[in-house]
Amino acid sequence: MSLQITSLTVQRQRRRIVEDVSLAAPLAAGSLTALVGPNGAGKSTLIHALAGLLPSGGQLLLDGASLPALPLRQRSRQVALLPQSLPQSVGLSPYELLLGGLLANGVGRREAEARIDAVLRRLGLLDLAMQRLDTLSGGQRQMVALAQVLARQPRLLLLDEPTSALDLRWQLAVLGAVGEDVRQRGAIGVIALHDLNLALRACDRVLVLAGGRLQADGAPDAVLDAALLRRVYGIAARIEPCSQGRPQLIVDQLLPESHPEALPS
Ligand SMILES: Nc1ncnc2c1ncn2[C@@H]1O[C@H](COP(=O)(O)OP(=O)(O)OP(=O)(O)O)[C@@H](O)[C@H]1O
Repeated sequence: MSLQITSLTVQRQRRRIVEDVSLAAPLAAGSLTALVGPNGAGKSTLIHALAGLLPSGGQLLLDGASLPALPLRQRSRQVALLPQSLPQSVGLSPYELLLGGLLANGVGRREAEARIDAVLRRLGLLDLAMQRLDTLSGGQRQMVALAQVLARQPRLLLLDEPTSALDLRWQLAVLGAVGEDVRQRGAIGVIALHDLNLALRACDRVLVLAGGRLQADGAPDAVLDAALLRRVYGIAARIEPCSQGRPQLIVDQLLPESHPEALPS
């Protein structure tokens, strides 16, 4: 399975937000790709276009078939998006929410129950399964939303800043669980992230977006070098191995004179 992106352009209110994004190599089955870049770079817009929620120009091929041309029902079976917004705080339990979603998508009850048990276990959410959503914290609701998306077992998993409400432990747990999920199922994961250390630690590939354009693409520890961090984020920073040998981003200072390429307009 693969996702090829060629000359992708996305407009919003007649403004080009994503410009001519092409990948030299398709996103591969069983891989997790981080989409990083400054605020306003176009990450959410790109992710929504991949999900088919925004019209786009260019070509998006999932296993050689045009993704936007897939009938809605087929696309919603294959592609799942976790948006930035937290799920509504309703009077259902996570278990009921997940079960209702899977049954509505045509998954049989036994299969649905098995998937829910597996995903709640994988995310460490079994203790919360029967609590009402409107009694959960923001971070706990974000985890439930992720569980809902994972339980659908999509071939293309799109996550827009899924760790924004999570503490350090859960950020690591979520990235670990998502990586394990896509690798085991041979799915493709794309995850918009601000934390470059999470990208370094948990992702196979990183796409750097700034000003709506692709600035770099490759292995995280190769791509995120001092020159790119200076140019794209306007910071003096470097990647160095930590005492355990893992690459780690160290920020030395903000560079007042230079300005990152993309700012929210
Ligand atoms: N609904 C919208 N209508 C018009 N323009 C929009 C809309 N949503 C976002 N934009 C514009 O598109 C640009 C990119 O926004 P987008 O949310 O894709 O960036 P991002 O990289 O995800 O940013 P952040 O890291 O801040 O979430 C911004 O200039 C923003 O103002």
